Amino acid sequence: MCRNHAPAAWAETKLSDAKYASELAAACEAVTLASKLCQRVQQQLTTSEKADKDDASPVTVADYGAQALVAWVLQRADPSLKLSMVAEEDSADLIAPSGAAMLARITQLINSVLAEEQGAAPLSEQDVVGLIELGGSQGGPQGRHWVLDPIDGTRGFVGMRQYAVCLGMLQDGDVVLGVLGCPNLPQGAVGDDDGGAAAAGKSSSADVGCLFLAHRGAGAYVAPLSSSSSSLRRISVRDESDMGNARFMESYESRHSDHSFTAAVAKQAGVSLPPLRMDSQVKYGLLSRGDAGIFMRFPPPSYREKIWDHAAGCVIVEEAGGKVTDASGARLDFARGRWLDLDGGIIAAPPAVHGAVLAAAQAVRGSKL
Ligand SMILES: Nc1ncnc2c1ncn2[C@@H]1O[C@H](COP(=O)(O)O)[C@@H](O)[C@H]1OP(=O)(O)O
Ligand SMILES: [Mg+2]
Ligand SMILES: [Mg+2]
Ligand SMILES: [Mg+2]
Repeated sequence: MCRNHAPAAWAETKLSDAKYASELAAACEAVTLASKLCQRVQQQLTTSEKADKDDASPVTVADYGAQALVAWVLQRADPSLKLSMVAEEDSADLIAPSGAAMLARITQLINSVLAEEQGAAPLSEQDVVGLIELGGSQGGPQGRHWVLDPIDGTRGFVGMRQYAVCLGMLQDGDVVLGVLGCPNLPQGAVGDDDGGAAAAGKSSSADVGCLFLAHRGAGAYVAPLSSSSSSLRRISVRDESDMGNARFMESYESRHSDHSFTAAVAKQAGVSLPPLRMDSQVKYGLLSRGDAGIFMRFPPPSYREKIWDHAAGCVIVEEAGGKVTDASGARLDFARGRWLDLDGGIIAAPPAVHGAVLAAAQAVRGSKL
């Protein structure tokens, strides 16, 4: 990749000379473009679709469209390399005869975004299928693999709350880059616990929409999603060792993470403030920005985590000075393929707080065995 495309805002940071600067610039462009597609789809959701009944098609269009656009930008940034991408969506439903109308709809949407934002020539349906299929990599400990969740927090997307476009880069087993596009997240600190619905309702206003980015060894940053090339702020976790002032975050959906378990852990750790419940990896962004001090996730035992649900958020939190582990205290290992096999759940917090929360989680777990 050529190295002369660092955005102007990076000049004062370690990013412009960083090892993967051009890859990070491409990742930011990819996430920004995909976020624009998602915003367009979300703004067109009808009232019945927002009510999140049975029709999953609007969000499905956005999932596929975002995945294809990210692959398009990354492939174009370095056409000499065959892209290896571990991504959530696959083309099976689209290439089936029953997927023809959906594929046409997605291709039309992608082409309208490409024409408007990039002045690019239209893609064919076959091009779109090919781009989506680039996401079928198995990842692993060697070489470079991009890791993508085109929309994380689909329930939040449909419910007009929070969601994120999440892109990481795995180099020889380590996540070295992470970018989160959070179109509905206010640029100022978030403190309420309405799951982001109030913020999402203001999504057309200028102070909503954030891009979080991190480069291993060069820090974590946030920028307005709409002007990330001209504005950037370094961020760090809030090292709040007084548990009385600490706030923890968890899934909005109790099906995704056990709210009663986290309440017991919080109590055990001396955390008394109510939780901030939000969808998606937006929570990792909020932790990195210091809006809240602790993130806990305890899915049902049968649930198997995937690497795209945590890769980008994890490196952003670590570069902001935080610690991310499973419930046994082990660092998350993204090098084992598409799955993220871990023990029990995830705890992320500044180092001083992390130990106390981990000990509390282990105590609560022990008392329930
Ligand atoms: N049954 C489930 N249990 C736990 N997590 C789930 C479940 N179903 C989907 N998810 C995933 O949990 C993540 C959302 O976490 P949160 O609850 O913090 O918003 C998403 O990756 C979502 O997938 P998806 O990417 O398809 O939205
Ligand atoms: Mg996800
Ligand atoms: Mg997803
Ligand atoms: Mg999904």
